[in-house]
Amino acid sequence: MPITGENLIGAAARRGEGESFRAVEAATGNSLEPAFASATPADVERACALAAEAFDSYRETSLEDRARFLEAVADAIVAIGDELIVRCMAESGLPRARLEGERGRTVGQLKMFAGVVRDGGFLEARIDPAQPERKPLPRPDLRLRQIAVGPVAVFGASNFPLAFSVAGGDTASALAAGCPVVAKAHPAHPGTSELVGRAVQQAVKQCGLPEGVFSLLLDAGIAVGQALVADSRIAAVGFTGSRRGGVALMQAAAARAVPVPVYAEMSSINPVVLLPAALESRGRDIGRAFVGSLTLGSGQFCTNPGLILAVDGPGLDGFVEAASAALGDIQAATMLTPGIHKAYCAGVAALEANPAVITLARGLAGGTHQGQAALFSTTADAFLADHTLAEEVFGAASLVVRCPDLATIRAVLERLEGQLTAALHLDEADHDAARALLPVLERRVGRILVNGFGTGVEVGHAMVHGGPYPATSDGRTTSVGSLAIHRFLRPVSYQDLPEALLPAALKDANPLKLWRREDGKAVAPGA
Ligand SMILES: NC(=O)C1=CN([C@@H]2O[C@H](COP(=O)(O)OP(=O)(O)OC[C@H]3O[C@@H](n4cnc5c(N)ncnc54)[C@H](O)[C@@H]3O)[C@@H](O)[C@H]2O)C=CC1
Ligand SMILES: O=C(O)CCC(=O)C(=O)O
Repeated sequence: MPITGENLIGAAARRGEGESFRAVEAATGNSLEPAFASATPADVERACALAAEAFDSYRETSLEDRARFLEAVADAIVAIGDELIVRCMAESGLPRARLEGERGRTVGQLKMFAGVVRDGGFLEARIDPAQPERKPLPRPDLRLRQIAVGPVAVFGASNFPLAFSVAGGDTASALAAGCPVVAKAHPAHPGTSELVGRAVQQAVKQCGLPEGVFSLLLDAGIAVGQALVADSRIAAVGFTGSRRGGVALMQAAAARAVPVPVYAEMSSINPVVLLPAALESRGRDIGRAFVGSLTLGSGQFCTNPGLILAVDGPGLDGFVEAASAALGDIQAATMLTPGIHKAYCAGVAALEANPAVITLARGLAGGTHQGQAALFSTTADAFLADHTLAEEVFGAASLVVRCPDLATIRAVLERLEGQLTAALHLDEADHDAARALLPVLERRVGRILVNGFGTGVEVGHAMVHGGPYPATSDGRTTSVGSLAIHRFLRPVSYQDLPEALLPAALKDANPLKLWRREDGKAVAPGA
């Protein structure tokens, strides 16, 4: 499939008339062919108009048709073949095995949402039958279902160019909910974005859906994203990226005449608590495993373990020694973009220059665009006194905070901003200590895990990949897993509608064979 550098607007491919830009080969900094042309305000207008036009018919597609569409998108992505992986490797600097795995995750995610759609449980059908004889007042017939919110703008992430990008989790969950998607390509991987965008476009056509179900817009800068979020037809926004970018989009959406929700996944340092018995029995093993998680993908994961908390003592010394030794052997790895590499170097330099911070270890030095892993330590007093030490350094850098006791670990956790994940390393003898920390962690994070690290998010039904601000803009939800569909749904009640006018999900005969809540009780189809 040739990459043309065009915007995909509904069924059309149009060369934008905005600023021209090229993808950059992450490993060398060289420009790649072809030139991409930024969309214009007229392109944004056209994509949003088509999405709005498609909305009513797309959201009422049958569950089976919508599920098949999601599967067709998955198949079309696979059908691109190796060209997708090769282009993505060049644009992102990520290795083949990682990207092949990420493609599998992307396709699996689309198929999981196909299953969610077929199941129909997301419609949350509820029926409170009329009680005409009720005294003192009769009860009306009330029925509820969830409907799609409207066209969704999706901003692809630089660090997951497939699974969190054009046809990633935000797009899959929005399409599953019944929302058309206008995607804004990340400028770091426009070629990858176009290839995937064309696969979605092809699936829309193949399934006979209205063309406005999907569009893809390009931009060298931020104007297209700003215009998209400001457009009155966009009903919600999905974003993964920097705190600055996410907050800017939240502000743009809030400033609209009709504000809309922005589901932004932003910064997180993902505290890891090493409890005393575990440290004593296997501190060195944990240290080595930690370095594996820290340096995965050059540390460019929002779930990266950026903060280690433990009580000072020989157990922690063992962890630090083993982690430092393992880190010292880590090869520097190409980072996603020169900008992200520069930001990483600046974050590491700031920690190195901080008089309260000790540099424990550095990975092997690398080339111009490669991130050199780093491990630092500080005291709990210093950490609590300097809020900059709790800021995300995006890349393979982490800070060990030596605490005098468990109460101080708790105090540090209490002071942290919202996080995506927290990990506890514990043995059975640590259960009481862990139990005391759980309420704090529940308030601070979206996912609590034991004897592991948060990198590598499982895509499933019980996953929460979210967390209180600033991990995300709205900690009540998730961007990974089937629950993500609820970001793009809204409940509607139907009072006293004649059977003929009721949506299929709520008709007496239950033609969709849904589990429904009738008078508050779960009722199986056919019961
Ligand atoms: N926590 C996380 O999951 C991630 C964090 N990052 C952080 O973000 C930094 C920059 O990485 P990027 O991926 O380029 O993130 P970014 O936030 O700068 O850009 C993400 C997307 O949002 C758009 N955007 C950014 N600011 C905008 C604005 N004011 N108005 C409209 N659109 C806007 C960009 O064009 C891009 O499409 C990294 O160095 C890292 O610190 C990046 C990726 C993931
Ligand atoms: O760890 C993962 O698998 C996903 C991480 C993530 O969501 C991100 O880095 O943006």
